Amino acid sequence: MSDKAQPDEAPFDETQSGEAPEAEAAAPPAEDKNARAGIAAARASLADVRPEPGAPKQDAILNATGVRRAFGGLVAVDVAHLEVQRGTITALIGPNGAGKTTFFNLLTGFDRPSRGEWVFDGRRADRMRSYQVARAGMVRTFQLTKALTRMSVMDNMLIGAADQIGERFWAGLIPPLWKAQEAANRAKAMELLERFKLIDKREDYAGELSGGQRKLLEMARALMLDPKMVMLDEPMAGVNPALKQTLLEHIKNLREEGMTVLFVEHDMDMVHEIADWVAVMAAGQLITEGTPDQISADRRVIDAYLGAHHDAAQR
Ligand SMILES: Nc1ncnc2c1ncn2[C@@H]1O[C@H](COP(=O)(O)OP(=O)(O)OP(=O)(O)O)[C@@H](O)[C@H]1O
Repeated sequence: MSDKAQPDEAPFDETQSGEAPEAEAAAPPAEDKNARAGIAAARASLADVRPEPGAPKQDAILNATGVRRAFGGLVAVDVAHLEVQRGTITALIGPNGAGKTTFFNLLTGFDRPSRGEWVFDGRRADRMRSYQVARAGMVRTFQLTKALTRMSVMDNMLIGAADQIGERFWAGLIPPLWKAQEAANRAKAMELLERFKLIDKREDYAGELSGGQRKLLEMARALMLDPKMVMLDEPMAGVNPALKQTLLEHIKNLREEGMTVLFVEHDMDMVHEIADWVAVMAAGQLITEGTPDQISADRRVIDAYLGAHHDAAQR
């Protein structure tokens, strides 16, 4: 996913970070019985869904209709309908410029649609601001900005909680409330840093982390908000192969804990490994949906990636 449609985020220059080795991030526990049950439940919930764009789901946590975003004459997003099944890992794929970033920004309140409406977990969300979306339970990861790399790992976690939710006015005025909240946030941050094997790095500058450790921190920050749905921004970009497996396990764990995951990714191996369902965008539209196997065999997807002109009327 590109940074261009994330107005608050400056792209981070990897060359100035002083990359740290990836070795310290140990893999989370191997897949256990619970994990297998989680996968089985997710796949079963999608078993009867037809592989076609806009296919209805039995329990959609996100239900979007007629979402359109034009920049001048360019229609970046024109998604007729999309439902995301609760408790699954869904990949959003498509060639460069397909509109994935823009669609993500719209859903999470970081951009405004030209038109369209969507319901998240039973609530209309298309008019919400980004912090309201986060408070409702849909939380996205962000690449660490330059400013964040100059803060400690712990401070990143603490402002991860404050940032997206928006500081509560009254809590700010009443010190005991604020202090209790801060203590709770700190305890939660410690727990998450432990889980993501970043606890020993908590006082280090985030800029000293390796590319993969930064991705772990981005995910840990998002979990500060106890999300129901996690939106991941190219979770594997810039991550070395040794840490990829660790990240994959962490993402699977989100599903085992009952969260829904929607992620944008170019790495098809990763999509095959963890996605229960795949939605494909091309030229702003949702051109198809299906299981990873169905998608890999779909001519429209192959054509879109090969750069063939996609004519929606031919579907
Ligand atoms: N703020 C903007 N102003 C003008 N055009 C934009 C803006 N943001 C995105 N676009 C255009 O909208 C289209 C969709 O871009 P978007 O970044 O959403 O695609 P993408 O699928 O995420 O691509 P990539 O995989 O390369 O990140 C592109 O043609 C892009 O140039």
